[in-house]
Amino acid sequence: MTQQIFAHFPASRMRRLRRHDFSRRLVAENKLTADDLIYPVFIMEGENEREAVPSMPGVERLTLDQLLIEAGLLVKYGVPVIALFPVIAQEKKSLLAEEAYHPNGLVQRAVKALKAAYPELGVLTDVALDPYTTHGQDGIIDAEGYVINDTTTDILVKQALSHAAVGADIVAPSDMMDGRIGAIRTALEQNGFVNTQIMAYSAKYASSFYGPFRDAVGSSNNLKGGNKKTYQLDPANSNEGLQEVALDLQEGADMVMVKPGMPYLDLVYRVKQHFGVPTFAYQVSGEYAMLQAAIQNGWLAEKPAIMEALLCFKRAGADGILTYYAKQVAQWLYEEGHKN
Ligand SMILES: NCC(=O)CCC(=O)O
Ligand SMILES: [Mg+2]
Repeated sequence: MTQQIFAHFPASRMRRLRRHDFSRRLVAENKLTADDLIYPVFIMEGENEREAVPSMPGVERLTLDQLLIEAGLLVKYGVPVIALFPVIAQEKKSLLAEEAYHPNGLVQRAVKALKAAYPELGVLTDVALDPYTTHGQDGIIDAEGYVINDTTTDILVKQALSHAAVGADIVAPSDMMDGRIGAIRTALEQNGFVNTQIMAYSAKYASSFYGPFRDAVGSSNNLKGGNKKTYQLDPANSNEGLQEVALDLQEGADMVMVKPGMPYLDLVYRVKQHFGVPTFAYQVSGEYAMLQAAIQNGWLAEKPAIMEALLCFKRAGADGILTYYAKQVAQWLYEEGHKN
């Protein structure tokens, strides 16, 4: 369609390529696909049960039989990786977190069951002690409650080995102890797990956006209002995040992560620009809760808001996103792909 001709016209009409769907698609710089997604799942003991997590509407804790049903859907929709987060019974928690490396613990059994049923689905395990300690901190504490770095690392090594032994594809240390990536990598190599991948929670911030996650795994009561500021990063800092990434890469991480996600996209961008390595971001429970609250109130449109939030991680430089929306988004993409 022609329009009226004016004497003055812009030298560049940026809107020209936005005019049609075909050209918008043609020039799109980033695209979100199921391949970009990692699905975090909360697992618990029991049989044939699902428990809603009130502060994360739409998220449930699953017994292992239900976990396998979810895993089947992830495979169908093309999600490459599932991440496991256990709910540990109070009586199994301890000061030394021994349950973390029980060869037949909840996580270890879940990994075995998943790898037996769906060998093609990547399984990521969280390496940290917070589900296993009576105080909800990620490590072993001294009399003052300070998390002791090297003592904690020794236990993290045992935990990571116990995950590798049952077939975990990716171990993901989320504890923020110094030197733990090197210690875990050395132990994996020395025990023959040369191809176990490490995704390091490298720039993990002491964030208030983890609240709903702590409700989900039941560690918030244990934590009793405590915080993790002596080991997780200060939200004020960005260069320090780069230094953490540099160390984890030197120590043997294959992939690095920034966490939380949306308020920290500057870090995602800087990490990707600076190191050019596989870079991930975690859209954490508080981000999920915010979006869900607005969606449930009718204040945000569900699908467009979720898709945009996740696409923007890609624009910032993330190769992939850990998100509680992974299954839903992959299902939407799958259905779009099968429409015609
Ligand atoms: N280590 C895993 C987490 O702490 C997840 C946090 C969240 O989703 O809030
Ligand atoms: Mg570090």
